[in-house]
Amino acid sequence: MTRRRILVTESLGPKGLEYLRERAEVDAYDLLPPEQLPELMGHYDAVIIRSAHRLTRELLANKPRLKVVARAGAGVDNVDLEAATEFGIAVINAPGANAIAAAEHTFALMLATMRNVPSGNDHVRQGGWDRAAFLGRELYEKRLGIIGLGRVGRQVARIAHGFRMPVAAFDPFLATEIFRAHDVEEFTTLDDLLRWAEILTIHTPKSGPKLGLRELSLLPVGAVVMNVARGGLIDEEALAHLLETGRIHAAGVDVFSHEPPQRESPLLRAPHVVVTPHLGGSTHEAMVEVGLMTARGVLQALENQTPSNLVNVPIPDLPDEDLKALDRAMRILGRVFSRLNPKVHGPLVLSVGSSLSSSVIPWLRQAALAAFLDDRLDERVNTINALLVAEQQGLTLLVEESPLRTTASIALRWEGRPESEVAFSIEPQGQVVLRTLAGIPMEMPWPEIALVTRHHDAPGVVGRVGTVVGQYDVNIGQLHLGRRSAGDEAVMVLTLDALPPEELLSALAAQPGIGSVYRFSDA
Ligand SMILES: NC(=O)c1ccc[n+]([C@@H]2O[C@H](COP(=O)([O-])OP(=O)(O)OC[C@H]3O[C@@H](n4cnc5c(N)ncnc54)[C@H](O)[C@@H]3O)[C@@H](O)[C@H]2O)c1
Ligand SMILES: O=C(O)[C@H](O)COP(=O)(O)O
Repeated sequence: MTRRRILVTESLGPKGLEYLRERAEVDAYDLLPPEQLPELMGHYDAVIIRSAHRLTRELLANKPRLKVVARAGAGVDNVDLEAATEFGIAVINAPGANAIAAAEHTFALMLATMRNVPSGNDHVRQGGWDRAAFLGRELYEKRLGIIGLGRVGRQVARIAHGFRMPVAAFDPFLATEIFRAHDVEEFTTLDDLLRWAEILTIHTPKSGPKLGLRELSLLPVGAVVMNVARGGLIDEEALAHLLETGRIHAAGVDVFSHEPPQRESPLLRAPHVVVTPHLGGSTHEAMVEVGLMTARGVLQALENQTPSNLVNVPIPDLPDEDLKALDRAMRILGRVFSRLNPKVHGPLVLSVGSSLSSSVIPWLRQAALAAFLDDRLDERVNTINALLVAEQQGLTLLVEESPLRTTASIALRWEGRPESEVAFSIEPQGQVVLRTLAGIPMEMPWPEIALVTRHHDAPGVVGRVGTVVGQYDVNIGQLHLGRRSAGDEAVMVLTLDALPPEELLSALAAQPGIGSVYRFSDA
């Protein structure tokens, strides 16, 4: 197998790079000039970026080799997620891995503005000693308003409690328990939070609320504003204007609507602003965490596993081992069902046993469609683009949560055609067990290599199958039989020790009584 090739366009933590290099061929740059990216993208299985590059639809299109793109960091706003999903490209990020770094940087900026650190520093270096000119303000007991109580927002709240700051937040997507758990007062409207906060800090994705002149004017006179989230969340002109008038006392800004900001950016001219060049996530510690989380996720995705940091697929909240077993079961189910049912008959029904939690269903739906469609289409179909491809193919999948199936079982059938059903169960040790084949009850652990026949239940068939397989020097490990009724349609599943060649399948299909022959392999 050709070794996987991974492109790293911007500096990645050394441990992450090492992890990648042990497992793949890696070309890593401290900063790849963005204009070189279009030419390189198509030659790699995975591309890892940070904030200096944008992965647009144009860059992602027509890249048959490219399976995974990763944002080594939190915000994926520089990746066209819709396009990646459409092209079946997995998108990975490193959620939370730099949250402590970003929260601490928020306080670095907060303290720097409140205590005039940068201007005091410049003053002394220029020979000054005017202590009165740099009278500061304390964080102690100042009301801190957080917009977005996610991974970074919660770390900010934790640190703020140490400064004895009353903390409140606005985050309409979170349950009240989360606010309580972090000892943060919940505000249900943004305007109320703005009226309350003496220090305001925003920690939402780029899609979060935009703070313009109206919103910023709601803050108490002399408020302080922080943006360590994303440029554009706070209107730079409006903030600069309110700083000029003294309505807002100071601001700490790490992110800009254009990075780097243009020299004439109003914020760079406004008073009492401390700026940094997008340093929120840039600590040695965060680089290690982000690098490793990204590297692991990329390799898992390249190995067709489902990493928990996959952005464009709903990830079931299951332990890794359970997810792995379920993933294998879904691949086998979709493929076996597709082979035994080449013709489409109306909607597909995915029947899910009651011991599988409902939260897994969105993923099961995508995984079932992906395995079924990938088996029959030339294009790349995976859990990422399965829903889109199914829609294009006019294929509908209904999900039925079956109380009759008490185990962790999954089954596919055409609606109204029980004789088409294929079902598997996943046992506690992760074993995938065949339960139904073509509507016929079975019970056998599904092997890595399987040969399946649909045949007529008649004397001699099993013997003939054994003889033919033996003639091709392929060893049979196990043999399981099932039938609708005596003398009726029957199925046979052989566990083989080697992949049977095409000629073996043709030789079997030519035997009297044998209808169809299929081979399956995990590889
Ligand atoms: N400056 C840096 O270097 C740096 C480092 C890390 C993260 N970030 C950025 O910080 C931000 C927060 O990161 P995170 O890891 O905490 O993300 P997160 O997804 O864990 O948290 C974001 C929170 O914002 C909330 N939210 C979304 N839309 C909202 C809205 N309209 N109003 C209020 N709340 C809303 C979500 O419910 C969520 O709780 C992101 O933009 C991320 O890209 C920047
Ligand atoms: O989203 C993030 O993680 C931060 O913005 C960090 O960006 P960076 O990787 O370019 O430092």
